[in-house]
Amino acid sequence: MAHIQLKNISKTFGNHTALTGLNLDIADGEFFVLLGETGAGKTTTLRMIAGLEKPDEGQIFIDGADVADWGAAERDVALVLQQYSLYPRYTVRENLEFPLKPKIRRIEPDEIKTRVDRVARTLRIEHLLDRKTDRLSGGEMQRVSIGRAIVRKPRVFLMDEPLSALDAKLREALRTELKNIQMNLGQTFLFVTHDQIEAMSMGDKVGVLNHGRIVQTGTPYEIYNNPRDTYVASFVGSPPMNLIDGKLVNGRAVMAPLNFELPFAGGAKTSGATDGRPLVFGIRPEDVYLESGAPVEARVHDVENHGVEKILTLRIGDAMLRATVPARTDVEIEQPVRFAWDPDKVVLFDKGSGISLRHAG
Ligand SMILES: Nc1ncnc2c1ncn2[C@@H]1O[C@H](COP(=O)(O)OP(=O)(O)OP(=O)(O)O)[C@@H](O)[C@H]1O
Repeated sequence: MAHIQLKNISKTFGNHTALTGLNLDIADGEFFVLLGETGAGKTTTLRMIAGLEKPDEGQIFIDGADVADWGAAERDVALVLQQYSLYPRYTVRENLEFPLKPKIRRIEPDEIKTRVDRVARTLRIEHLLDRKTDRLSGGEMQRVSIGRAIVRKPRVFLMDEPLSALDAKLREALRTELKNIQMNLGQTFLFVTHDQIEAMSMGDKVGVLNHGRIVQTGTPYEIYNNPRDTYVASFVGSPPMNLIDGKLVNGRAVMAPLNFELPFAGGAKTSGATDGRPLVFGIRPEDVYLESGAPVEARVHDVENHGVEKILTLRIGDAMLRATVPARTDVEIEQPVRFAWDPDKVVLFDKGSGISLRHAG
C-alpha cells in the first residue's frame, strides 16, 4: 500500500528539459495512468519514483516519507517494462520464484510455493509453470513479467507501457485482466502509456503529460468531457474533438462557418472579453448528428466504416467536421446532408492560450 506524491519535480538531461515542475498525487490503492506522447517524460517519471534517476529539483514522497536518500531496494517498488525481463533458460516457476529467493528476504520454501501458485492462478498461467520462458508467446511472457512483480508484494507497481508490444486483441484482454488484478490486490498502480484508450479504460485517474508538464489530472470522464485545453481535447478521443475557430461578437461566441453562436460566459479570469477575441469551439464527433431540416448544410467528404459506427468527414465551405454516426446511416461521398450538434456539450477555448473557458473560471 502506498500514497505517492511528486512535488515540483524538474529534470534536465544535458540541455534537454525532460520534466518541468511536475506535481502528482497518487492515492493509496489508485490505478493512476500517466498518458503522454513519445518523449513526454513518462519513463523518466517512473525511473525517478523507482530510485533509478534523481530529480534536479523537487521531492518524491512515499507514504509521506521523502525518499531522496532511499535506494531502489528500500523504495520497494516493482517495475514492469514493455520488454519482458525474464530469464529465458529458466522455467516460468523459476522466474516467478526468483524475486523471492534472495536470502535477505528469508522466505520459507513452502511460502514461496504458495505465493507462486497463487500468482500463477491469478494470471492464468498455471499450465505454463514448467515451461521455459523462451517457449512462450508475447502475451504469456508479459503475464509472467507481471507475475514476477506481483509475487513479491511490493508497495507500488510501476508499469511502463507493459502492453504496447502485444497485438490488439491480447492487449484488450490484458487491459481488463490487469485492471481486475489491481482491484483485487488493492495496491497502488502507476501505469504509463501513450495509448489514450488504455488510459481511459483502465485509469481511476489519468494525468496527461505534455512536454514534461502535467496539463490535466482527472477521472477519465473529466478528461474526456471537460478537457482543460485544446491539447487534451485533441489528444484524448478517437476521432479527436473537432476544433473550429470562432470569435467574440457583441458578447456572444460566434462560429462563423457553422452559423452558430453561444452566450459568452468567459469569467473574470479570462479578462479581455473584447469584441473580435479569437475563440475555438470544441465539439465531440459523437455529439454531431445528421437530421433533415437541421440548420447547417454540408457535403460528405469521406466515410470510414468502423463496424458498429461510421465516421463521416463533413465539409462546410473550407471547414471540416468529423461526425460519428450509426453504421446504418446511408450516405455517399459528395452527398449533401444537414446536421446539428448538442449545444450543451460544446466546449469553448481561448485561442491564444488554448485553455478551456470552463477551466479559466
Ligand atoms: N538518459 C537520458 N539522456 C538524455 N536524454 C534523455 C535521457 N532519458 C530521457 N531523455 C530525454 O528526455 C525526454 C523524456 O524521455 P522519456 O523516456 O521520459 O519519455 P517517454 O514519455 O517515456 O517517451 P516514450 O513513450 O518514447 O518512452 C526525451 O526527450 C528523451 O529523449
